[in-house]
Order: sequence, then structure tokens, then C-alpha cells
Amino acid sequence: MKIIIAPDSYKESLTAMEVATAIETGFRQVMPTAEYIKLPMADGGEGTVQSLIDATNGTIIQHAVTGPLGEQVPGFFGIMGDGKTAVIEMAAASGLHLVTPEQRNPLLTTSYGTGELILAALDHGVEHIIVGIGGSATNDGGIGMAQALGVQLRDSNGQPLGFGGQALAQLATIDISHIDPRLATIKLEVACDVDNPLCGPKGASQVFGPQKGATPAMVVELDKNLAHYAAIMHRDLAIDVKHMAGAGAAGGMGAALLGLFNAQLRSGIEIVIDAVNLETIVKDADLVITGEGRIDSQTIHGKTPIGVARTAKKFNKPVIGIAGCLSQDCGVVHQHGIDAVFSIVPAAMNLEQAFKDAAINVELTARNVAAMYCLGR
Ligand SMILES: Nc1ncnc2c1ncn2[C@@H]1O[C@H](COP(=O)(O)OP(=O)(O)O)[C@@H](O)[C@H]1O
Ligand SMILES: O=C(O)[C@@H](CO)OP(=O)(O)O
Repeated sequence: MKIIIAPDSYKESLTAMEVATAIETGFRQVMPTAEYIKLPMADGGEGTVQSLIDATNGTIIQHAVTGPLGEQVPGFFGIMGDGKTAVIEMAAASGLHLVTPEQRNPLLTTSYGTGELILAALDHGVEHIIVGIGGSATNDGGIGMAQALGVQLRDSNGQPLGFGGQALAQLATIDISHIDPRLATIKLEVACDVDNPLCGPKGASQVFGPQKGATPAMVVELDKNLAHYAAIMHRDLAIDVKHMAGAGAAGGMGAALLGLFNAQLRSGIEIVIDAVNLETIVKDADLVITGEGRIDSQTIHGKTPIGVARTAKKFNKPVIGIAGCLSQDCGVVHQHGIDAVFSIVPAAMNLEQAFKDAAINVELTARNVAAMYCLGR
């Protein structure tokens, strides 16, 4: 009996590895001799580095970088178990959680630190870099990151642009001829779970600007500045990012990575599925368990449990989801490969208590799921 345990983290309560461990502990109480394979998963956002490191026996490297407001922050990146692939989480350098709610201002915040993390990974001599984008504090079109990597963005006086989404209004020329040459020799992939365009009603500024502290007037200014950025990129580099799906991810970081660095944008969960070799591992499994903090109708839009379930269903494997909680509309997941879902919360309780008891609640639920599974066989 081979059981694959491939959950995402439960935001704010358990890492993916902690979830997987608790599921295994619960299952073992009923099925002590089964083979368990734990694969902590993620879909590109926070937790992606930890998951890929855990899954591949890699290492985390601490590397202080420039934070969203220009201050130093203790950033990090991962080197996967193959020793050749670096994984970077944009949020570690330029994340929203690094800025207090009062200080959030996407006119000013910069993605420069994410570029510094990429440089640090290059210094490590890697052949492949995966950049997870999302959870960002920035709306600068990724220009901070681009400048850190050698792109020259200048105003009409030939001066380098300053930090932030506001500075984009001054952009007069883009020159990519001084990009760090090592980038041309490696594979650069972007792990992303949104497909928003750069500008307009579904664009970076309108959809994600407010959560970063943008007022309605700022949203209009930022949207206009990103359109200007796209126009200059089109004129100087003959690249049209304005209508590319995903260009609006992480405040236009998608546009910079796709347009300036020719990166490949992929669904975050697909990247993680490939990295952990899920397809090969699942082929001869008897049961697949997945999960995330909350399984709801959003889950079907590129979230971890659906990615795992789709892979499992290629080989007709049964899939069970164990989640922190469920929404009433979670039933849609059954059409996407998750056969049954269970919430771990054993009694009415507030979120604080649920977070505190998370590991034991997962274990208890997993024990009972295992018992049901055995009864049904
Ligand atoms: N231990 C837990 N018990 C109950 N609910 C949880 C627990 N952990 C997370 N959640 C719920 O999951 C939500 C986060 O969902 P999650 O799927 O982890 O994040 P996202 O959808 O942003 O990737 C939390 O806001 C909370 O409602
Ligand atoms: O950083 C952002 O702008 C958004 C979209 O990429 O991230 P999240 O989906 O985590 O809010």
C-alpha cells in the first residue's frame, strides 16, 4: 500500500511539511505498515521555497537584501537538492508582510531586493532559477528587480529612474544591453498563480493595488504608469507585454520577467509538481492525499490541491482533500479530481484556537479518514 501525501501549507498555521507529517501520523495509527511518501507542495506564493527545499532535501540560504521601502530585510532563497536549481520567493524580499499597513504605498515600494536575490543565486553558480511571484508590496512593473540585474531605465535627462511605481512616469528609455550576462546562460522560470494582464480593469494596479495601500487616485496613476512602461518597452525593445497573460502578476513583475528577461511563465503548482516528480511518484500509488488551509471554489483556479488531483487522475488514483476548513461551495472540486474533502475542525472554535490546535486536528482527521478508507476497501 503506497500513500502519497501532497498538501499545501495552511496559511498562518502549518507549513506543508507539518501538514504532511500530521497526516502521516494519523494514518499510521490505522495503517501502520503502509508506505508513506510526503511531498510538501506550494503554488508559487509564500512557502514555495520551503516546499521545494523540503521535497528535494535542499538548503535555505539567508541573504539580506533591500526591502520594499529601501531598508535592509533578512531575505533568503533556496538551493534545491540537485544543487543546480535555485528557488526564490519574491515575497521574501519585496513582500507585503514586510511593510506595516500604515506604510504601504505602491508609489514608493520597490522590487529591487528580488533582483538582489536573483544575483545571489547566480553567484551560487546555479543553472536554473525559479522565481515565485505574488504576495508583493510593489507595483513598480518589476523595474527595481530589473535595475538590480543591469537593465538601464532612464528618464529624459538620462538619469536612472528611482524606486517605485511613481518613478515609471519619468521613464524615457530602456536599455537591456547591460543585463548580467549569466542570465543568458541559465533557465529562468516564473512560478505564478494569477493570469492578470498588466493594465486595465483586470490589471495589476486595479486588482492588487488596493491591498498594497493604493488609494483610488493612486490606482489610476499606477495603471497609467504601467501603460507608459509597456509603451516604452514596445518602442525600445519591440516587445508587447501589455496584453500578455500574467504580465500583471505581482505589480507588473510578470511584465519585467517576460518582457525584459524572456523568462518562461508557468503555473506555480505545475512547476512544483515537476520539481518533486509527482507524476512518476503517483503512478503506482494506491491513494493520494492533498489539502490546503481552505478548500473553496477558488481552489479550482490553479491551487495546489487541484494540481495534485489532476496529476493523480491521469492515473485514475483516488484523491482525498484534508483542509483547515471548507466553504459551502467547495463541491466544485469534485469535478476536478478531488473525490472527497474533510475539514479538520472538530468543534465550533475561533480561528486563533483552530490555528493553535492545527497539527492535532489534522492528525485526528487523518486517522478517521484512514479508518473510513479501510472500511471502504
Ligand atoms: N488550522 C486551521 N484550521 C482552520 N482553518 C484554517 C487553518 N489554517 C488555515 N485555515 C483557513 O485557511 C485560510 C487560508 O487558506 P489557504 O488555502 O491556506 O491560503 P491561500 O488560499 O491564500 O493559499 C485561513 O484564512 C483560514 O480561514
Ligand atoms: O503580488 C501580487 O500583486 C498578487 C498577485 O500576483 O499576489 P497575491 O495573489 O498573493 O495577492
